[in-house]
Amino acid sequence: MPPPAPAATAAEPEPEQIWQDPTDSLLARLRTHPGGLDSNEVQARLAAFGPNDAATVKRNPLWLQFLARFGNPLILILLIASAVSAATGDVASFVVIFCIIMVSIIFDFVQEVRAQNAVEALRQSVAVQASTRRDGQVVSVPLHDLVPGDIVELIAGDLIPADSRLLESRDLYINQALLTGEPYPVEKQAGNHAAGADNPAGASNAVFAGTSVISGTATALVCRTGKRTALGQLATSLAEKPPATAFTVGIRRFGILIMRFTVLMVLFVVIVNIVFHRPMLQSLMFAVALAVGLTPELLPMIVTVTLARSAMQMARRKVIVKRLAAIHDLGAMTVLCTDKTGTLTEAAIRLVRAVDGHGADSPHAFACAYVNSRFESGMKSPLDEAILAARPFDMADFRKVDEVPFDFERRRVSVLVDHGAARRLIVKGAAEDLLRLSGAYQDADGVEKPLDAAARAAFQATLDGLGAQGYRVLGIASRTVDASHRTAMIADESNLVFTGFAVFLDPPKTSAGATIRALAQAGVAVKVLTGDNELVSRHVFAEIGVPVTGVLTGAAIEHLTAEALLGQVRRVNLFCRVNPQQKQRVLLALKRLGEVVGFMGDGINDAPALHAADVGISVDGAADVARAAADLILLEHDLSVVREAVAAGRATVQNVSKYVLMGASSNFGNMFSMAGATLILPFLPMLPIQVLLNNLIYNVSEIAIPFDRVDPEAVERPVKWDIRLIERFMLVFGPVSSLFDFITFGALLLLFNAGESLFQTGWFIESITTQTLVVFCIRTRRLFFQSRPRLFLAAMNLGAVALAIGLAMVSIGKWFGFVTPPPLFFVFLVVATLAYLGLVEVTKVFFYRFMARQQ
Ligand SMILES: Nc1ncnc2c1ncn2[C@@H]1O[C@H](COP(=O)(O)OP(=O)(O)OP(=O)(O)O)[C@@H](O)[C@H]1O
Ligand SMILES: [Mg+2]
Repeated sequence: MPPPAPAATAAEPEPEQIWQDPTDSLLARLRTHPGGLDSNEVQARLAAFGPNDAATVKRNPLWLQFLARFGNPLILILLIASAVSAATGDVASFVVIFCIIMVSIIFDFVQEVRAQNAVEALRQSVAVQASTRRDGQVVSVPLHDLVPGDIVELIAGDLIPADSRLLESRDLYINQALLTGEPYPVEKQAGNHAAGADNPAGASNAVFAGTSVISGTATALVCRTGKRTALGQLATSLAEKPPATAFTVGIRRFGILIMRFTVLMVLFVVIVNIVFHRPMLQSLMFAVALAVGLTPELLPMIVTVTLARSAMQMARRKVIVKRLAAIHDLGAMTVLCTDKTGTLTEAAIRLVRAVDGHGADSPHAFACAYVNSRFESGMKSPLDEAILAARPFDMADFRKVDEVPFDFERRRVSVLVDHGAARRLIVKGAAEDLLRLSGAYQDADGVEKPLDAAARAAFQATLDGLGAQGYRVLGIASRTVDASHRTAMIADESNLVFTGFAVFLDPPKTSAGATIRALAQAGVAVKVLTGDNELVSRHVFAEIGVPVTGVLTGAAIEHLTAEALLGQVRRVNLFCRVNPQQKQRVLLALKRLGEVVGFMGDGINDAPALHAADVGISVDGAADVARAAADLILLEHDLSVVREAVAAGRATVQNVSKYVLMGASSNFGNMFSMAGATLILPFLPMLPIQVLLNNLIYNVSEIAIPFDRVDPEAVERPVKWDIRLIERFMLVFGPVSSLFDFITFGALLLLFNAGESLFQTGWFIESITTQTLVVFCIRTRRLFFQSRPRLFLAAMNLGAVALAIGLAMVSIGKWFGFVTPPPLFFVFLVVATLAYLGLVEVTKVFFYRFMARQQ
């Protein structure tokens, strides 16, 4: 069949063409028009260009992922070894080994793929969407489904989905901090002439992936998607992978630790066998089988499945996990930083009054506030919505000329309007700043007077009084400008005439106080980082019954050196009037102090902090930039949801560490004994095939661990991945397990006069029994009978023991070289196992009392 003709899809334009070519020729080159593409064409382009995703690597098709598992060096050695044994005529053993390999690979593969798919589905459910014109209609599609030639509509708060050329724009301001580091919004305008196109993000008629709309609206033509965007270039060159978290590093270190032992042990076995002139092939196979038995090859799968399962559970409790490893960070979190609105308050904001500087009701102040809110084209804040909802106001006489959009550095927004013959700039924003910028004031009747020291003091007192009563306040001011003045600028926001205050009420969330105390009890300190002022924030703290342990304002932070800030952040729990960069600074300082820091926020201003946090938490209704930066999305904006998620995160990590501790103790001990046994015995302590079978049964029994119950005290404090603890655990419990193995050896040889087959059978049974049953001790720090395991876990492990014994009793067992042991052996088995578990329990008590102290 000939390959499909590539002619159907267009070529992506070169970067410069995005801003230099006239729009018409760009549209023609991309074979599109302002009405958008049709769905067939979109499918074709998706196939040709790939998904619009700058960061993530394309996943291989399933069959390739499956085949890749055979590239695992251990599997390879094993396959070769079994092929060699087939070549020497031992076909039966070749077949059995091959089957075992297949079963474990398929099992591992299916589990992992299922987990990944489930998590992907969750992630999709909260994916950021873009408004796109397709088949002549505006539809919402996930960002990664956009293709070159798509037409997107942009509004304030949107993330720019791809490098695009503006077709239309109105008062469009873009935050390009991610590309240029510039925190202030940049104005962009549709047009054929690109100003400032000398740096990648400079072009004034193009917008770039990774930046976001601060205010205004636009229609844009998607030109370059995915890795070919300016951001994609950065992403591929700078950060191939997300930075490793403590958890992934810990898991990797554990793998390396085990690997070292494996190599040593395999070398040891091979050398011993060479020295004693044992059959080469069998010894080699045995060594390989040992290596397989020791390798925690299921670890990645167990980790993924445990985390995925936890993600599904959290989804039921209204928390969507976007980044799986964040679950661990959540469990380890020691400080949670959060914004105020919606977390400590109900976010049900109501305008209660509009007053002049002296606190008297002022219809004039309300009118100004209303006009400002109606005309500003940024993302309407809840404050704007409260003003517009307060009462109707006739805007017929007003016409908008221009605006200076809101940003979190200035904390104000200005609109330039014509009212009758007069042209005025109306400013609304942080009240104390507007007072500072004003030189005169209007009283309630609109009469202008100079703002002298006495008036200033009186106004400040009004403001403080309102704040102390818990009202949120915006200042309103204005000034007349000349009719020739056609664009508004930041510089115009001076010499203002102060008009009054808009007074809002946002009732505190009464439940927040209890949740914060509960979090503190659980080892998570809560700190509030807000753009609002100190008095209002203090009032909220008082209302919810949480003491303020220290306050820092944005202005104070500005004057602190990095070191001085480090000294303060632990004590302070209220940061007010902080801008987005300061939020981020506080977060980074906490991280430098070794805290695991979470950040919860929903605004454009929270995005930098969400990026910097170990766990970024946002809510479903948040600005796109915030949702895109977050690791977790709450479907319900409430701290108590976070508290539950923290507990779930801790339980998850505890379950992963159960698996690791199992591997580090009994599994390790068994393999260790096996190596030792080769020294004393004239034959192999277990046939290679039996070692593999042993490993398979053990691994299958382990899959119940992610589903296990966790003791309440194990999730009381933050749970950190502690590799030193694991190392110590291994050195203590490995030998305990080996001790019993050697007792078994002795019993088999001396008591039962075992020959080769009986010895191997007996030890196979003992090894499975001790290796699996010890999970009941290791899964808890309590005495084993004080903590009830999940039924599934008990069933899987008891089932494994039954299977091992059953195999030795039935005729199929002969395939694996088993013989039926004498009845007395089972008496010994019961006694030895009980003694072993008893010793583990005693050792456990001592271990956790004396050796597990965290430094
Ligand atoms: N729509 C608006 N118009 C004018 N000024 C505004 C507007 N929204 C916010 N501001 C000013 O900017 C300040 C910071 O904004 P905001 O309170 O939303 O910050 P924040 O850090 O998100 O606060 P929070 O912690 O309450 O979510 C406000 O206190 C106010 O002074
Ligand atoms: Mg906010």
